[in-house]
Amino acid sequence: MITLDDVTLTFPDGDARITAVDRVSLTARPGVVTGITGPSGSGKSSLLAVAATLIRPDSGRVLIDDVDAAGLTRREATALRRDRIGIVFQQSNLLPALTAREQLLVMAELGGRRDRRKEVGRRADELLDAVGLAAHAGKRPAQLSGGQRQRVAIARALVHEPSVLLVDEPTSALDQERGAAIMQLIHDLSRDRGTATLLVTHDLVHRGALDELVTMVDGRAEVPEAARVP
Ligand SMILES: Nc1ncnc2c1ncn2[C@@H]1O[C@H](COP(=O)(O)OP(=O)(O)OP(=O)(O)O)[C@@H](O)[C@H]1O
Repeated sequence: MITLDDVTLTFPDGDARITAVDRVSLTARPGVVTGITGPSGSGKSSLLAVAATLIRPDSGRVLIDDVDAAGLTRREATALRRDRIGIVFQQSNLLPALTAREQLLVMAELGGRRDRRKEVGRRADELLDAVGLAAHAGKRPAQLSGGQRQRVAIARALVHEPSVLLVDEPTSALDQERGAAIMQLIHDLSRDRGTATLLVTHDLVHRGALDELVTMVDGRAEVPEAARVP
């Protein structure tokens, strides 16, 4: 579960500051996909970066499973991100030299948890199967289609069984049909694994795969009842 509580984020803009996120409060609950939409420049990516604890907001709180990210040291925040947050970017950002399965395994190495390597291997196989890539586990990114690469990126983001999944425009590099399949996959994985998912999308052609929809305009968010902070 992730809660953003009265979050404001500004950036320097000449002598002044621009408010990218303006007092936004929202909750994404386990198993639910919350879409964040709005025009270009409305603050969607900024909000996601704050949710990912990659940028510290000027004010407000980010709670990941009730842990207040603002109260953590940089090292603790890194550990929190690694253990509890999965991130999928617009481009799949896979490592060219590694096979699909290795992309997942390398996460275990990066986390320095060698003792759990066997378990991660088992989970990698299970996840590749869940995203429909069991037969492609040994392929490198260049041998995979755009949609398949995005599936690997989704599986990789879930390999540590995060409670929060953050997804930025996952369909931007895909045609509509493949985009729809990716959105449905994210929806089903979030529901089945109880992941609280925030998904940024600028177009609503895949609205059906979103459980809730937050609309941003000029940094402010219109939040439906179900996604409000209790
Ligand atoms: N690093 C930065 N430095 C200064 N201003 C920034 C920075 N990042 C974003 N902004 C500004 O903050 C506002 C929100 O930008 P943001 O990228 O979050 O919007 P967005 O809704 O994700 O847009 P898009 O759909 O085009 O990706 C914009 O006015 C943008 O120019």
